[in-house]
Amino acid sequence: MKAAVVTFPGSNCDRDLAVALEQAGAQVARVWHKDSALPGGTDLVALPGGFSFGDYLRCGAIAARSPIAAAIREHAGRGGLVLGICNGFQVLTELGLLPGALMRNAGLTFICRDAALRVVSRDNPWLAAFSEGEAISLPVAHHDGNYQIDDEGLARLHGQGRIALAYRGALNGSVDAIAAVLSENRRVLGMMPHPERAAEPAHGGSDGARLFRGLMDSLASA
Ligand SMILES: NC(=O)CC[C@H](N)C(=O)O
Repeated sequence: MKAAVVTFPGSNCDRDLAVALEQAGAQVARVWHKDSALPGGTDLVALPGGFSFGDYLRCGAIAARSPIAAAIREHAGRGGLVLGICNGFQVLTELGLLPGALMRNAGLTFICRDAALRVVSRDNPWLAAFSEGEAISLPVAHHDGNYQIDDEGLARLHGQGRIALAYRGALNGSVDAIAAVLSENRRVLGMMPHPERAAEPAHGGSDGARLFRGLMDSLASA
């Protein structure tokens, strides 16, 4: 499995994401936001967390106008896999690859802690290793993680089984406690929690490693 981790000025989780993907068995290439093409044969585009362009305008808004954006859209348009974590999720909404928006946390503070989560949908390549309704834990670290979408969009997400993860209990004000959403074809996943920060024993949690390994397994059996 060939993964391309895209780095923007201000990304700070790109190395951790590359390492977690490699540990799960992926072959990882690093892509700079000014590149105009993805490496040939890329299966997965991974957008890391961080503070791209200093979070100016809106988190992810400037990154979504990078030269690499067209190649990411094309990859998604061909049914390619795209994963956006935290700032990467924000970039995906700004690219229009996922609906809704990440607003300032309801409490107006930066939240940095382990978050209790529930696997809402496992009918996708990302969470097939988990059981439906399973309680898991992953770290969060964000000030703009408050997921909002209009009523019609929310009904569509529910109806199409596109809510991947929800917080167990209120965390940041997200509507219906949504923590991660899928595209209609389930090939694009945006998630606020950080699986790459729960990817080896020293991290104090292994649910992130399960996500990356499960992704590799579902691709191998596809
Ligand atoms: N860890 C992150 O990716 C943070 C995302 C974004 N800068 C925020 O604080 O909301």
